[in-house]
Amino acid sequence: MPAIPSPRTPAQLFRAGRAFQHSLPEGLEHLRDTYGPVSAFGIGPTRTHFLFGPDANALVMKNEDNFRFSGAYDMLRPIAGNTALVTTDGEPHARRKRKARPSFHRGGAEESTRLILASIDATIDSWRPGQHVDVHGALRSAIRSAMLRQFCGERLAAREDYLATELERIHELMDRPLPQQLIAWKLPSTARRRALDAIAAVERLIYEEIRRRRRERDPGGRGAEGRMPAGDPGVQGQPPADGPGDLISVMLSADGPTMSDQEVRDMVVSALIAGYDPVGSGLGWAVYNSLNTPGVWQRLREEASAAPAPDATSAAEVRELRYTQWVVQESLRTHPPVVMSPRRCVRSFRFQGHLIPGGSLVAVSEYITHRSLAVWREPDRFLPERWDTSREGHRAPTPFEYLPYGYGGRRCIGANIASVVLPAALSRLARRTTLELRTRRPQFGGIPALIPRDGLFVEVGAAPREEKAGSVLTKDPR
Ligand code: HEM
Repeated sequence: MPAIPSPRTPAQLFRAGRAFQHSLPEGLEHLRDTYGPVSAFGIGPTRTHFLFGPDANALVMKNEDNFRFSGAYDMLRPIAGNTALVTTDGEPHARRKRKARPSFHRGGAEESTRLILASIDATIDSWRPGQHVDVHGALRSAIRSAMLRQFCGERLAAREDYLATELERIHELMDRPLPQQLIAWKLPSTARRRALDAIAAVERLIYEEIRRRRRERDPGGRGAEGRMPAGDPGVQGQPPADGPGDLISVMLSADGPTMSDQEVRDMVVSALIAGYDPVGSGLGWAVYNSLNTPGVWQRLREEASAAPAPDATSAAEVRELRYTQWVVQESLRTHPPVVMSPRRCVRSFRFQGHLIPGGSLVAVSEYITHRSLAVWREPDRFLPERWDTSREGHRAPTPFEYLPYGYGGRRCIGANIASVVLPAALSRLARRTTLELRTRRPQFGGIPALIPRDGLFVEVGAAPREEKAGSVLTKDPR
């Protein structure tokens, strides 16, 4: 049995470490280019076996009983908690995921989209012509604000400034380059202390809210008046009455299994931590790719202005935005917010002639698969038209060749929200703004989600003239 290729000499270890220190995609590319589709890197408990390509994805993602989350996402345990989706497997995981479902499907996804679009509208309204803004940072904050409301309810959304500061402190550690982060979590350090203090501050408020709702027998947290009135969330700042309510209320509801305080806390914290970051990343990169590729922004705008439902918030309405969908799909291909998926294997297994021992940490990579020459023509080029099913020679990728939201029982719980929000928000931005890219070559950063490390700066141009906010725009004056 051949030894698993891996960096061994000090020089090889230095080169691999430096690539991961630069960014996660660079580290993974270095391993693929130097050692091939199977390699191992890291020391002690962090030593990971990297398996690249669609066959590896299929093996790992189809066999959930052998490739587990527990033991793979342990770094997230102090934050996400011991009952979180990312730290559990099997029946407990499936039961909690089912319970949270109403927040992430149909009504819940539409409610999220409405809140996020209202928040993005307010952000666009604050921009002035000539201003330079970090569009990724601004959109990420807008999404965070809407998700705080959607997951935690009005009372905690009123503490947004405080909660946002603490959430960002947690991300400060989680976004460090992988080698630094692994060390920071293992040893006492200021960064670790700050992240732990921040999570304690966030969970204190969440526990208070859970207990208050239980005490007052008011799972929805909507007080004696009952449900909040229906209406425009942008105007009233409240979720409409026809949706499932916020995530805390869904987790506390009498439908389905009863959840402990910790299970509710862990679900809400995970949704916050795993929610706004990848959606902000997906939207930020979609804006970047659209502005960086001639003609794309204009075409997005034309489609938005001609759309029968210019303020699309449902999956059906968003499906009509065909070109916008291609742009989002292509951007999630070239810049998948989740770059790599780790697992802990229970039993030994063979892959491409190598024996990987039971108990090993294993990782597959969405990023490497999406940029693979064996799967994609010109993988590094941003080509929205490759998603046009009517195009000659079009071939739909398999679920293991294109997997921005993962696969199977562990598929992203927020995928429904994200797949409506991303095209809806991109279309809204193209309809309402004229932006000129100022960051030409953004560097990769971020670990839980791929982000532009030093921001994504644009210059705001004169807004396209609209008849009135929320209506179809008239001709672009420029
Ligand atoms: C563009 C946006 C998003 C992308 C690209 C994305 C991507 C992913 C991927 C690839 C996975 C699977 C990871 C693995 O197999 O190791 C995942 C899981 C997960 N995502 Fe997302 N995600 C997005 C948005 C969201 C949102 C909005 C939420 C909010 C609540 C969320 C919460 C989660 C959770 C809790 C899991 C774990 C699911 C489980 O273990 O069953 N994600 N996501």
